[in-house]
Amino acid sequence: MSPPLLIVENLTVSYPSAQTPALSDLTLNLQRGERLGLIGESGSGKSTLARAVAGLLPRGTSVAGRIEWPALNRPAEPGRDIGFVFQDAGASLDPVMRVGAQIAEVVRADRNLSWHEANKSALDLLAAVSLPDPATLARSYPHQLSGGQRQRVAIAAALAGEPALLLADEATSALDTIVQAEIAALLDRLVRERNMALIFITHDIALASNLVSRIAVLQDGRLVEEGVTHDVITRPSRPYTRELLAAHWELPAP
Ligand SMILES: Nc1ncnc2c1ncn2[C@@H]1O[C@H](COP(=O)(O)OP(=O)(O)OP(=O)(O)O)[C@@H](O)[C@H]1O
Repeated sequence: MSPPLLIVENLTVSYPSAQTPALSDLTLNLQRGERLGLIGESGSGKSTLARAVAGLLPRGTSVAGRIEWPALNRPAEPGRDIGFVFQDAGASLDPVMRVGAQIAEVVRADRNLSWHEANKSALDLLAAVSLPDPATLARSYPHQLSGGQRQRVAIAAALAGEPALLLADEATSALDTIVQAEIAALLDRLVRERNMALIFITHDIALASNLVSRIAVLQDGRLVEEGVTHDVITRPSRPYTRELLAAHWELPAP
């Protein structure tokens, strides 16, 4: 069996001046191409885990434990090995730069290409995220796009470095239900086509259940349950998971 993409072992993270750790003794691994959902109530440590994996914890945060990338044989480079998509795509785009140029700039930085090649790659990426007429869209500014279109642009930028892992932190939460489903379907297609691993952080268990093969449940910074999506959803072993599921009455049968 090939080595895991990511190993997180006994990870404990404490923010400066916080009374209790945001993550405690958390162990988890991820295979290449695997899709993992991270669920848990607000403040349970989901984003902290994503930030720790991406090396984006604020200065002064104390970190104990191991984060390793056996399949890469070296530490992961954020941006290149890990792509990020956050809730507020608008905030991650430069308002005064045309979207094509923004993506081309990320491509150039991550893949060391000429401007000509990077511009061509940017158009390919805009097409890959199913944006119609990429050439026209590339000349638009972020404010000229809808929220769903901006999120597609953010996903295109996240793909620019051809990452092995896509980290989506509440990537669909700010969108209306139909657009959420479209973006989830897009992520599903992209991770399969590009054999990327996915960590999908969400409050929407129903949405996650259609997208991920494994679910990890966080409570107060601890991993309290982990398993195959179908098993966690149909036979949760912990009362906390049952409560989370019960709160999602609209959950379709997986
Ligand atoms: N920069 C920070 N400094 C101090 N404490 C923080 C910081 N960021 C998060 N925390 C605290 O760490 C804990 C975990 O927060 P985190 O954002 O990881 O949870 P979450 O599950 O992602 O929550 P949400 O679903 O609301 O985004 C919370 O108690 C939070 O208040």
